[in-house]
Amino acid sequence: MTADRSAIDSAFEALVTVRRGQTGQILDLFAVPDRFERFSCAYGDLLLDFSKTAISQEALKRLLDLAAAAQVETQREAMFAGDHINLTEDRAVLHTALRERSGDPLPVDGIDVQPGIEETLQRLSAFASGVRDGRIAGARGHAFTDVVNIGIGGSDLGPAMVTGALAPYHDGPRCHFVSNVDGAHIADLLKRLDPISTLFIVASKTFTTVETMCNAATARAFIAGALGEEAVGAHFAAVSTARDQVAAFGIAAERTFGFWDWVGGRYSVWSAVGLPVMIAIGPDRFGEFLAGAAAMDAHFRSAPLDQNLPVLFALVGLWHRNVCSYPSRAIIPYDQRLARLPAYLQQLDMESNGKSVTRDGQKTARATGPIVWGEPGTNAQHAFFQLLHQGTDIVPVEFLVAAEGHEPELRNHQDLLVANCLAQSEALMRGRSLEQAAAQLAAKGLAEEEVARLAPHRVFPGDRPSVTIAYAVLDPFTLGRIIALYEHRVFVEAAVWDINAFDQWGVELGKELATQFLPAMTGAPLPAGTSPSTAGLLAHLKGLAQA
Ligand SMILES: O=P(O)(O)OC[C@H]1O[C@H](O)[C@H](O)[C@@H](O)[C@@H]1O
Repeated sequence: MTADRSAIDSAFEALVTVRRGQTGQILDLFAVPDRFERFSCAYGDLLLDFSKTAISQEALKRLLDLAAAAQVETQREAMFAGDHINLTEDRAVLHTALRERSGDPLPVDGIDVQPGIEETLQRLSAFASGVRDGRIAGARGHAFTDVVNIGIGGSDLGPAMVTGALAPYHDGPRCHFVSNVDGAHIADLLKRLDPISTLFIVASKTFTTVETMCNAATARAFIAGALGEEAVGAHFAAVSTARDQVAAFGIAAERTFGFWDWVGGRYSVWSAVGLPVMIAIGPDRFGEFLAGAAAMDAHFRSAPLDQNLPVLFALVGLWHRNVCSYPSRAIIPYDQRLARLPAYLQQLDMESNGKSVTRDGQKTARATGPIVWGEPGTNAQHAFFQLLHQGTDIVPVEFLVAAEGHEPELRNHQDLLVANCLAQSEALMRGRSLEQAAAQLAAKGLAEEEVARLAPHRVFPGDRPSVTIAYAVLDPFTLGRIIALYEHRVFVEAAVWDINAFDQWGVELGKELATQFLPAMTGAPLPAGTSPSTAGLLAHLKGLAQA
């Protein structure tokens, strides 16, 4: 696929012209009485409100022209059809197939992938059910009370985030996640676990990732040391595309759950990588999670661009990144159980779209993926919202909020949560002028000079954009829809930027150097050409370690 660069450039130029011509503030755009209705889009109960941005009617029209110029629909169909759109790895990109349960054949390179997906799902369901009801037990016959997922990146963040998000649906064993190669991570967990009733799932697409292999070896020693070498098989399962490597580690084929090279790590929670989620909430609920994503896929594929949630969400992102030149976006879920969503989206978004060359290897014409960061509200309000409201950089915020919590007896908490979420987007947009600040202080009876001294500190510039994603309740179906919404948003942005969202060469150099540096930890010289800074740091650390 070759994008029509000049059409894209013209569409961006038109957008920049619109932006330059804007004189008023976001608030002024609400002079159009039905702005909220026109600048929000619903899919069932899931609403995307982008009316609190500076996108005017004219800007929206130009943004939709941009999507057309980038041939987003053609690119979208190429993905769903199984074309090798991951050009640098020569792979199809078909995580959507994992949640497509119609049973229709889906050929990839001439082979229907649906039977394999179905078979794996059946095996996963049988295994998860067996672990949940105790039919699959430890070497000494004890049911598993604790499941530890050992993985990193896409083999950790998806299941960890989803398991946390769906805590109200947990009726299986406790699930834990170990990712960091820092021994503190696994050590702190193992202290709390009884090997006799602990199952480890080693999740690694490649089964070569150093962190995961190191943690898996430590876990293996934990089981073998406590229960004997012969117990290891009963306490381990694996999720990987590399069956040979799994076998070499000593995990039996019937405990190994595969997936395919057309599932990227950060898009893999729908595959066998979701096994801990399935063990926690059960196969039926996991099916609802897949169904939610499938529903968003169907919407993305069929809705016209101007009523298409992922497309509109992406266009808002492009407006902020390329037209307004904002360097980052903050994800603020007013939903404590989505505490790991910002970290999950950091990988999804930044590993996908943190690129500087186009698909044909040319330098990109404009800025690509922004920095993604965030924390749950209301905690974030008491930490960094100061900068969001009064700092010198503008950060578009993405609020997520549910109408209902899972604790009806704590309705007062939910009311406070929702009121705070709405208040923050309103305050960011509305701001407070010097006159308003002064009037407020004067009303408190402060002397004139005190008012003049303090008022500038209480000014909020306002006119700061945000979008809000609102939904009924964070259930498995809705979580599936939300993640798929973000996945397709990343896809559309990449389509416009003409970059490959599905490779991640940027993680390689650091890994290579770590491999080269490792021998120096035990006395070998550092490789020639290592900088004096790194050599000095190593000498300092080794000096301290010996002290
Ligand atoms: O699943 P694995 O093969 O162990 O990979 C784990 C992670 O590490 C890599 O470095 C990539 O950056 C990630 O995209 C991947 O999810």
